[in-house]
Amino acid sequence: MGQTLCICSRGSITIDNKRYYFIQKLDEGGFSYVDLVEGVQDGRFYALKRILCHDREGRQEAQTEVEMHRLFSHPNILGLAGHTFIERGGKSEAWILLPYVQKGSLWSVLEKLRDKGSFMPERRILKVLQGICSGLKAMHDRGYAHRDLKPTNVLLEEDDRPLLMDLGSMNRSRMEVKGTREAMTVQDWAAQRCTISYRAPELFNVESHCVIDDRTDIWSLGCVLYSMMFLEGPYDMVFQKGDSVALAVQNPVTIPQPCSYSESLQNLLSSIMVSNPQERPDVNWILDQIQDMTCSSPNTQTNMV
Ligand SMILES: Nc1ncnc2c1ncn2[C@@H]1O[C@H](COP(=O)(O)OP(=O)(O)OP(=O)(O)O)[C@@H](O)[C@H]1O
Repeated sequence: MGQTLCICSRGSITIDNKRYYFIQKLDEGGFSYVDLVEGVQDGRFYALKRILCHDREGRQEAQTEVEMHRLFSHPNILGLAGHTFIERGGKSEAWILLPYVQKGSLWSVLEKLRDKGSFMPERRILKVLQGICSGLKAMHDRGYAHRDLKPTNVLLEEDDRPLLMDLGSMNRSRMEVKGTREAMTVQDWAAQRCTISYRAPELFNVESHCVIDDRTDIWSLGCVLYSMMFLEGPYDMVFQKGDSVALAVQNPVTIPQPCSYSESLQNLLSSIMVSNPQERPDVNWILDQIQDMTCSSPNTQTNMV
């Protein structure tokens, strides 16, 4: 993969000897530009993510993102279709070719619901949550954490199957911090790579002797669940008003009332969004809860929004 690339005058590119036509711009992330391209041979659509690497470290990070995609072959983790690095004027660009998911991100689905004055039914929330947890479980079981889980980093297939994407912040889940300097390094890294309003409390003020693990993803998962229930992230307003998210995450999450979702879903949210990572559940426990809520309780079925 990633051996050849040329940019031809008619708006086509070649990656791994396969040609793709540029169709249109799709989106812009914090670190990248994403374009829609079409495979000339297979007629399929792909999202081409272009990351400008400012230095050797940036190139290494993009390489890690590629490797993370390759590491997993899972129905809830976005696969990789190809990649290459191009060098231009002394700078390097990583081009990551991904299968295109037309429905877009979970966030765009939530925005549409909000614009229509609608909501996400509980059954649908549980289905999407279950898929997200399955993807996370695959990562956590192999000793990795996503570190930047949020509704814009979850794509939804037509049948609502979620796909975890943007694996650029992923790293080994267990980070042992020994001393103030290491704590500052982790904290600075988190400030750059983990979106503030979905960032786990322990990453705001990293203690000088501690272990950071995959429970940072569980916190973000709670924020994603909250977003599906209330169509905005729990700390979006705090951030927008310029208040301190670092302070806000120290308090128990407030569930807006009246709330039309079941007690069990509200309880699940409260048990996930626990400030102390030692008291936060792991992904297996959450999967069990979802399983119980979807299958075993006929009441939950009938009372569901
Ligand atoms: N495969 C895809 N199919 C459809 N849309 C996509 C795809 N990949 C990316 N996008 C769109 O592009 C946006 C940005 O992608 P991505 O999150 O990977 O970039 P990023 O620079 O890492 O962003 P950020 O750091 O801000 O989260 C996504 O939120 C999504 O809307």
